[in-house]
Amino acid sequence: MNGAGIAAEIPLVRYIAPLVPYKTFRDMFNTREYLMQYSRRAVTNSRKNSESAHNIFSGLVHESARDQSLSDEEVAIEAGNLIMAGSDTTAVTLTYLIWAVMCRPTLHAQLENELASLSNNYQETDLELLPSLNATITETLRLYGAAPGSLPRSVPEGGVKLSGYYIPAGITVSTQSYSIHRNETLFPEPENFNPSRWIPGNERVSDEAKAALSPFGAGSRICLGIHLSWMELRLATAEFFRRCGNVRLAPGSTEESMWPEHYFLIVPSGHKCEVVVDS
Ligand code: HEM
Repeated sequence: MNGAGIAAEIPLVRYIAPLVPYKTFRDMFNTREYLMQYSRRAVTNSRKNSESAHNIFSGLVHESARDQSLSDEEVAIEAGNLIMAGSDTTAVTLTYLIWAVMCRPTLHAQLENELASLSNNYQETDLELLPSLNATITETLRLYGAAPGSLPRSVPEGGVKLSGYYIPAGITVSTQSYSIHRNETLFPEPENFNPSRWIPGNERVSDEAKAALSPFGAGSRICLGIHLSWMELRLATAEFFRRCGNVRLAPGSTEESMWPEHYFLIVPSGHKCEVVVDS
């Protein structure tokens, strides 16, 4: 686990780290500042290219310059949120999906066959109807959702009773999908990547398990990008397996290289999933 991963699980560390007289240790817990440097650069670049780029971010930069509603630092913070929340999350999930499918030839063939049945001008609504595609994405989100760590919440005024325990107002409570998604009462053989458990009509996933599945968090602060992200995951998966029939996993892409490291977002320990294109 990297510093950001530890600090996400034990927030107190963030306050203690700056007091420790070792630079390497302090740097480990200073990832926010590192991201902010990157974000400030993104804001500067976006200002330079404001005429040519049309995306959410350039819109934000443009609007904030027009009505001065956000300071430069606030725009940079929003940029950091979008860089991390909006791109790395989907990229990591897709990386794991490709790996998980490609090391399972039967599933790989099943998915390719299903996707080959689409017409060339298919729409998002066609993808929503494909059982294997949607089941494979759901199973990837269960085991390799990009943000499986702690998601803290503050107990509101008046406190709350949870599972018979009273928790006073102001206390931070937290849960995380990593362990919920591996609860074997909810998901039999939890470590087994098995998309068929999500195929409609399959009795192996109870309503309770469906409700517990929370790769995008839950409640009022649930991921804002959930629908966009599902569209991206469907489209990218469909295009990859429709176009790349001649691709196989490189020998270096193994269980070990894909082992998730936790930096609040997860990342394969080898930092990539390598594939080879057969000519
Ligand atoms: C597979 C892709 C993604 C995963 C697994 C994911 C996961 C999450 C999780 C776990 C949270 C915390 C929710 C909570 O505290 O209950 C979150 C929040 C958020 N996500 Fe995503 N996300 C993904 C894609 C995206 C995309 C594509 C965008 C935007 C373009 C996005 C924007 C956000 C934002 C803005 C928040 C903060 C919401 C708030 O605090 O009110 N996410 N996401």
